[in-house]
Amino acid sequence: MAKLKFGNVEEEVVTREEFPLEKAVEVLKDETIAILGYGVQGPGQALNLKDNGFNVIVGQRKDSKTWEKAVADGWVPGKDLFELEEACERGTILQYLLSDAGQIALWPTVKKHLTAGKALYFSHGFGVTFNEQTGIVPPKDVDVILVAPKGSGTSLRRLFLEGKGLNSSYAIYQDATGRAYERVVALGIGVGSGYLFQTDFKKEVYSDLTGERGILMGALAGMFEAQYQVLRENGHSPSEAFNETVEELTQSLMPLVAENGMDWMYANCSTTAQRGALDWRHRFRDAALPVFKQLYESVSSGNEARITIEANRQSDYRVKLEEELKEMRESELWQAGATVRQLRPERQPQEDTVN
Ligand SMILES: NC(=O)C1=CN([C@@H]2O[C@H](COP(=O)(O)OP(=O)(O)OC[C@H]3O[C@@H](n4cnc5c(N)ncnc54)[C@H](O)[C@@H]3O)[C@@H](O)[C@H]2O)C=CC1
Ligand SMILES: CC(=O)[C@](C)(O)C(=O)O
Ligand SMILES: [Mg+2]
Ligand SMILES: [Mg+2]
Repeated sequence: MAKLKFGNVEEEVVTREEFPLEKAVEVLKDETIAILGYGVQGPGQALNLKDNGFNVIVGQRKDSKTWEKAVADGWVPGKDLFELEEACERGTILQYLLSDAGQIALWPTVKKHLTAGKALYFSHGFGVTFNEQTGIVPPKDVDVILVAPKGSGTSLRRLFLEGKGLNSSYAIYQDATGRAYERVVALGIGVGSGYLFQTDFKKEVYSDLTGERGILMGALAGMFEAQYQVLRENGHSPSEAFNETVEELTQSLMPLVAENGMDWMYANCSTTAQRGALDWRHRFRDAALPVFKQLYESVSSGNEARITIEANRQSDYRVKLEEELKEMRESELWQAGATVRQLRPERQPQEDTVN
């Protein structure tokens, strides 16, 4: 494993250089990898593994939209696409990629087919960490491993097709065969990770739930709404308020942060912006800190897991979700966004060229 410095802290990471794809294929050549669930992570991981030369089958409920999606993606019923239970039976590595709540419902079936020496793979530490609530307690004679891509399954596939990769964390919860390490790393490389950093199931789920409720999704949406509201209350037009809140961030400034870090983005802005942002940064951090502390507490106490499981259990979960997303979509902020996006030069209809 390569030792790399992250600030002053040294961590061990697995890179593709030391664990190339050929080695990964060799390690798993006698395995059948069963991807259970074909939602968001399922397709990304299954297609990347297949294109990378692994033996992959997909398990999905028949007569569902995602079964049809799997067929449309080239999986063939009876050949490499099966009902969930049949895939559990055929697979030697079961990649449990149902929604975290769906995993609770299917657990008795999966458990039945976890015979000695198989591996149970997760992309989230949720089911195992919160097992008092989920009931997911794997048998002792199977490997229990995790590869969690740090991004959407959609990005995992897109980046793979562009010849790039997403970073993933990996963890071993149980090593029954002595092969858990080589299995998990081979799978991590196989699903298209750039590099793999080590964690454990609990740390993975605590950090992931904090991140998505925090800056990645929850805090991001909340901060957008707050700034947009203040600009609007002070008489700024929707397009001005949207441009100064979202469009400039996603189109101009975040790509600079992604490329070379925050200081580099700052260095490429005006001296006026630099002075103000360097001052206000402290106030925003101080205002947000107590909320982030509450959030972490709500995650680590199991409260967030409870809320999630309870919400997902409702039969009208999808209907209610769609209502909430519709409300967001139809808010003035995001309606303004729809118009602003249409006006991006690359989305404008091409003018007819005159000879
Ligand atoms: N969405 C993402 O990009 C990411 C997801 N993850 C993790 O990956 C795992 C899979 O997540 P997603 O792909 O988002 O899942 P999802 O919500 O898209 O659902 C996946 C599949 O579960 C099936 N399903 C749901 N309930 C079921 C039930 N009761 N019985 C049978 N099938 C059922 C659905 O038909 C669907 O095919 C989760 O552990 C999640 O936390 C990790 C990183 C990112
Ligand atoms: C995409 C991802 O990694 C998230 C936000 O944590 C998730 O979808 O659960
Ligand atoms: Mg998550
Ligand atoms: Mg995540």
